[in-house]
Amino acid sequence: MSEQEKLRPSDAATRHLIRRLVEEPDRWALFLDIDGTLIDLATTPDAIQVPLSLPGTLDAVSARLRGALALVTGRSLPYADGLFAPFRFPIAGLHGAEFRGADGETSIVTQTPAFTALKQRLVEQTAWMEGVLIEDKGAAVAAHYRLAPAYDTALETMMRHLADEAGPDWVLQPGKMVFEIRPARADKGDAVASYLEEPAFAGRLPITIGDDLTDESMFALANARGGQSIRVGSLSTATCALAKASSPSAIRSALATIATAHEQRAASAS
Ligand SMILES: O=P(O)(O)OC[C@H]1O[C@H](O[C@H]2O[C@H](CO)[C@@H](O)[C@H](O)[C@H]2O)[C@H](O)[C@@H](O)[C@@H]1O
Ligand SMILES: [Mg+2]
Repeated sequence: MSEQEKLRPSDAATRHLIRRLVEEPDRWALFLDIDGTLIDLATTPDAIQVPLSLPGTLDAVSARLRGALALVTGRSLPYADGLFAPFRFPIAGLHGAEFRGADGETSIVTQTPAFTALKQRLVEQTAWMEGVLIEDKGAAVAAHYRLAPAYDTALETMMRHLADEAGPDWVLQPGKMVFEIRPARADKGDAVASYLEEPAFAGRLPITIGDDLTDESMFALANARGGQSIRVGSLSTATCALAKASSPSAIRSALATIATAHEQRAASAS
């Protein structure tokens, strides 16, 4: 089945979004989460599959919005870049703590020796938890239990203690089958607010699309600025997002439609 066919009746908000973006490309700025929004979830962090056409589609949508598109992710910035090579989109990584603007200027968080030691302790303390996977992201660390759901509570307690120990510069970030310790200096809402001050994004209304707890801060920001927010996934999940979408494939389908509309308009104008 092609991506174009995957919009369901519950994707009415997404259809509406396509129309708005096609008809008013100078009015909106688009902020996209990666895992669970652009890309289907997988059993482990490195098992994700980026559909071949996705990087080019994002580039075409970005061109349509005159560069007002950014990726806002829990992944590290270099990892996220690798997923969409050869393109280099504006990206906020580590849930908003790392930031590369539209002009390419980048701010990265350096890990302290104490945080490096804490990550090593986490690896040691979880060694007995078969199936628990530790993802080292530099100035953040994720403990995944998708392959070991029985360790949910034990892992949360351990991560809570370690986050307290890390001090006020780090916070615990729960997510889908994961507990993370991330830099406290900015969340995804702060990252979207920073983008909206950049020339490529300024004066536009934000549309934020995500699938998880970490995305709630950017939904709230978009709502407060008169924009739009869409949470991908189950219709019953509590969220402050104004609308829901059924799946990452529905989002990819919407983006492909916007990209194609752009190409069709460009062809008919020439
Ligand atoms: O903000 P995002 O771009 O959605 O990133 C959030 C986290 O995504 C990744 O973990 C999640 O996806 C994995 C791959 O599908 C899945 O195995 C895991 O259970 C999910 O929690 C990533 O590994 C994290 O670093 C991101 O923070
Ligand atoms: Mg996500």
